[in-house]
Amino acid sequence: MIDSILETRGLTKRFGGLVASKAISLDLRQGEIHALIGPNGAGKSTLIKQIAGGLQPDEGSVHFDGKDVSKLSTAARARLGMGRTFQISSLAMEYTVLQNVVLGALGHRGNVFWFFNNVMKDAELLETADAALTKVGLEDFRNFRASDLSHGQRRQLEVAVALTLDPKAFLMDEPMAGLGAEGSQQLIGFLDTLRHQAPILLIEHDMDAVFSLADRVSVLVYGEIIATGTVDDIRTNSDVRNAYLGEEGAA
Ligand SMILES: Nc1ncnc2c1ncn2[C@@H]1O[C@H](COP(=O)(O)OP(=O)(O)OP(=O)(O)O)[C@@H](O)[C@H]1O
Repeated sequence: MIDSILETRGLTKRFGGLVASKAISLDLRQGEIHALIGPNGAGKSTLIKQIAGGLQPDEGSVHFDGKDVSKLSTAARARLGMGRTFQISSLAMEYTVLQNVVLGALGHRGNVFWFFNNVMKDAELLETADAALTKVGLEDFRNFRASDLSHGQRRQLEVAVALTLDPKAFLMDEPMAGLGAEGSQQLIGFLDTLRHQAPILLIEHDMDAVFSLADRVSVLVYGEIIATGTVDDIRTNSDVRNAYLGEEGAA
């Protein structure tokens, strides 16, 4: 039996007459990066919102770690281990790297009535935060302000914040966006190792990143998955090339 941490079954979402998700069934398996690609407006964000809990499907269900989570809130899904990253605005830019992670860990405890100064003396919280920073390779930057980090390092910091929730899987929405060539290469290397900590469902337009990272790729076109397979399967699939990749994927 295939060991899937996340599974969608027949997810369908309509906006008036537009069917943004058409009976989408996909899964995320332990240890893998499963990339979701498709042209603008194909329905990638709509799908990830339904998985994360921000949008209710009209039909279908979402299963996570063996449970039907379809009716749970975003916060409840996060507590079960669904780690969503790269909402960059969630970082407090004027705070240090360490403070950002402590705030994330505090959210995990569900206690929002702490005074910040006290929090920064809490040994258990600091230990959790330091462990997360070490895992993402930012331990030497703990006293830097978030605003002083490069774009790529901010993404690593987002992952560190997510790690304080002990995620069993990551949902990532365009992590490469806005990174230069060097930043992209660094983040590719980072995600490559992160998959062993928790598998990643990756929405990404950067085909170099997708083709170098993904164990499997699903292609979404007009709300429908037209193919799922390995990078080689997808590159050579004539339907995919006609609908999306064109000559770009043939390189
Ligand atoms: N709240 C909404 N109300 C009405 N239509 C919507 C809503 N959200 C998305 N859509 C429509 O659903 C379709 C899918 O949009 P979605 O943002 O999921 O695509 P996407 O693949 O993420 O696109 P992009 O790559 O540009 O981010 C689009 O036609 C979009 O206009």
